[in-house]
Amino acid sequence: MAKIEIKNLSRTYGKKGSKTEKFYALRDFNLSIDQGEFVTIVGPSGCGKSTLLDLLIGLSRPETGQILIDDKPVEGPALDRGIVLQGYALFPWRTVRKNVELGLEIKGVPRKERREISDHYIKLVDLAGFENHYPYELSGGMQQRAAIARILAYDPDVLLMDEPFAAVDAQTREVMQDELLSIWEKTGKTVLFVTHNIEEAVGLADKVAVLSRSPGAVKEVIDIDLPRPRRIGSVRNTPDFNLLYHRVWELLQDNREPAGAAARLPAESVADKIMPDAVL
Ligand SMILES: Nc1ncnc2c1ncn2[C@@H]1O[C@H](COP(=O)(O)OP(=O)(O)OP(=O)(O)O)[C@@H](O)[C@H]1O
Repeated sequence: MAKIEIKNLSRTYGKKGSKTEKFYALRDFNLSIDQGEFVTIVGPSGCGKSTLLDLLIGLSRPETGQILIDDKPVEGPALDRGIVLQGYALFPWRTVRKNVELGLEIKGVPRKERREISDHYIKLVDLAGFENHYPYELSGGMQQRAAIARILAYDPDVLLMDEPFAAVDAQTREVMQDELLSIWEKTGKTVLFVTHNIEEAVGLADKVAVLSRSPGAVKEVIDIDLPRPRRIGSVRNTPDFNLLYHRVWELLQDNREPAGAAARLPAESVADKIMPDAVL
């Protein structure tokens, strides 16, 4: 049984300037993710990645189709899913420790236990010694690590990540990617990670789902059989990595109609298209 099963998912929005017309942001979207799998999603701008995450969190409902987690339909937000966004989303008036303990406070976990859990995750993301610092006292990378510790502390089964490292510089980004891989190896969470960066998508994942241009659907799922445990720096520039990178790049470049489209037209229209002025 898959951990996350996304089946024939479609989501529409009202068309700009029209009260009645709708357009599909996602259409017939299918994806299956196993327990403990790390899946990255790449796709052109506007292809529906944020719409998909909204549906996965349970903030909106699909037009058709469904999302199953552990075989149960997603019907709203729940603590089995944690989301890490690009902007860190830390509360500025709370220290690192108080930020990390937030979900535990909401859950009603007693103070002593909260302290033990926050200590564990603060150490895991390498922020020991910064427990009493406020977010403004930390670098962008450190804030993002605190945000990851906060999500891990309330122990969701599934981590949803929306371009979490897009706002940090290239060097910090690589450190964060490796730290995320190391945390994932230790915790065995199921991860769905959205990115615009092909290197990141290939370097982190077990599978890359490449989406088509709007309306978003899965164009191809590419298995990433690079060795584990993995660090981005040690796989980047290997021939296998380059092949996979190129495959994803090619799929993203290919924004034309799929090759089969002409074949689905009736025979006479194909002839019209190929030889509109031909005298037979
Ligand atoms: N609330 C909304 N109302 C109307 N249209 C919307 C709404 N949210 C998103 N859209 C449209 O749906 C499509 C998909 O948007 P979405 O933000 O999910 O794409 P995305 O892949 O996350 O984009 P990007 O890569 O630029 O972040 C876009 O055409 C967008 O303009």
